[in-house]
Amino acid sequence: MPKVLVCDPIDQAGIDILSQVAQVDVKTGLPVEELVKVVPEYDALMIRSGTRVTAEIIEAGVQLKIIGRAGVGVDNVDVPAATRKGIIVVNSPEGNTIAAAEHALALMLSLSRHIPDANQSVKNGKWERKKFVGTEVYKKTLGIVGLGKIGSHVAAAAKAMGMKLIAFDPFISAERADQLGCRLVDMDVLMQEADYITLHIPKTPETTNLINAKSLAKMKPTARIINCARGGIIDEAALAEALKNGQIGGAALDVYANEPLGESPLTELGKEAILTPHLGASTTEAQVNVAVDVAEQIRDVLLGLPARSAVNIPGLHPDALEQLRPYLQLAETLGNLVSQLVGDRVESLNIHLQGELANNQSQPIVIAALKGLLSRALRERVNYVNASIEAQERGIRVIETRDASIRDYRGSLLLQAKGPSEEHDVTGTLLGDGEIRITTVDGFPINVPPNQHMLFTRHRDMPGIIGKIGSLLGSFNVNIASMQVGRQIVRGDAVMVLTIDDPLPEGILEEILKVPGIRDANTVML
Ligand SMILES: NC(=O)C1=CN([C@@H]2O[C@H](COP(=O)(O)OP(=O)(O)OC[C@H]3O[C@@H](n4cnc5c(N)ncnc54)[C@H](O)[C@@H]3O)[C@@H](O)[C@H]2O)C=CC1
Ligand SMILES: O=C(O)CCC(=O)C(=O)O
Repeated sequence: MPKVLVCDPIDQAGIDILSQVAQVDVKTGLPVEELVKVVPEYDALMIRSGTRVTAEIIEAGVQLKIIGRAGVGVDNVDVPAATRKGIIVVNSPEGNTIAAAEHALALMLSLSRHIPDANQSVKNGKWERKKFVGTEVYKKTLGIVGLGKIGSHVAAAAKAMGMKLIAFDPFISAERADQLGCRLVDMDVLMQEADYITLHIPKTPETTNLINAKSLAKMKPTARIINCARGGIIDEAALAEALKNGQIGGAALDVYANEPLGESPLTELGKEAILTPHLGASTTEAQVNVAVDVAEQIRDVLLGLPARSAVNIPGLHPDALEQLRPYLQLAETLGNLVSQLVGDRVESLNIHLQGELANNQSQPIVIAALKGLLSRALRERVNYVNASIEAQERGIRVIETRDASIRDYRGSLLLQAKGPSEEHDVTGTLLGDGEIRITTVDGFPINVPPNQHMLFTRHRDMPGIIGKIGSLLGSFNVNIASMQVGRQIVRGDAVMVLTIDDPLPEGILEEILKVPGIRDANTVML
């Protein structure tokens, strides 16, 4: 039974799902050195933001197949290290959207009405109504940085509260912003015009310290900033300074460059700063959502099924994936087949998507073909996560073309592989019931289902040759399941494809090559 290690507190609903297929150990708060020690025995890790999955942990995870992040941000996982090792990283892109958006709104209103300090004051026995006079958000300008899932929800709610909306997001169209009632502006304008600024962007090299002393200086002295996205997007020292000097009106933070926050100039500030301990996703609903979402994906991957929200393999809508899955199997089979025909190292692979397949997203098909191509060399080490990197590192040139006008079949895939001394091509398609058919080999038409053991020959089309091969196989006690010849002209060049019940015994290939008229022979195992 596979083993899953849950490293952070996860809702029981997730653990129940994992327990259907795996032994689940919950060990929260393990230091890195402990994790490195225990990780070798686990097939999957499930984490929240509390655990940092470093390259060292990934290297030690010799059995790891999947790392599940019960949340959105995967910045606490060394994704490139996982990708390199073929480990799938999944997250829950939407499970906590509402929770994070509502927390940002709660922080905005708390800042406006000094709720945390007013609450503390009453609990201290005071009645300080004058001290806590607030401001309204109605008709104020909210500047949203990042109009993705959370930013959009914040926009809708803020609009309902009568706020004017401006946004900075270079990857969002003006039409989308318009739909949300937002005016797209550049970052400088947003910093200058907004009364409230809320951040909803990922932490990337580009967004690290996006809000710094220089940009804070552009804000109105009354303006307030909220960060419910990621620590490190705001330069905390510069922010503390701006708040201390009254250069800006206030700040509310849920996330920090280092978590837990510990000693920081931010903790010394008064009511102008509100700090929460990374609570954006901490609602009962969101915790069930993310735990179920990620646990289901871990369960599926452990059962050999694809994950719907893998961050390091091409993202496909589950419906699209369902539709494409038989073609992925086709691509993988053809990749494996053509690499065995080339025999040697493959230097280049041309992938032609034909017919209706040409209208599909090609990236998963290309990856599946590469996975098949490399499986001869890398066996189970190659998967959908690392196939592209492995191909790149081996210097395989990948060319992708598409032609929707080829209508021999509804959709077909042609792979042409070139090695230092040989080049071969194969075409395949799917029948109505989803069964794979190999329809050409080296340009010769055939119609053969792939089989575990196959023999391919190139020969001169002449009387007696098929009989000779049949007898030869019989003399080696090899049972032929099917035999087909593909030719373009009578008595010209031809291919023969045999499916056989057992692997070919040693020495038989040499005998086949001695048969007059046989030019080449390859065994293939699929
Ligand atoms: N505090 C918490 O507990 C939580 C925090 N988060 C964080 O919130 C952030 C946003 O999450 P989602 O809205 O789900 O992500 P999303 O991917 O739906 O949206 C992010 C948006 O940021 C934009 N963006 C990327 N780079 C940008 C840049 N340099 N400048 C401006 N815009 C840029 C993208 O175009 C996208 O529209 C993430 O960092 C996530 O980790 C998410 C959930 C809970
Ligand atoms: O796991 C958590 O509570 C944090 C959630 C979060 O930051 C995220 O989903 O990106």
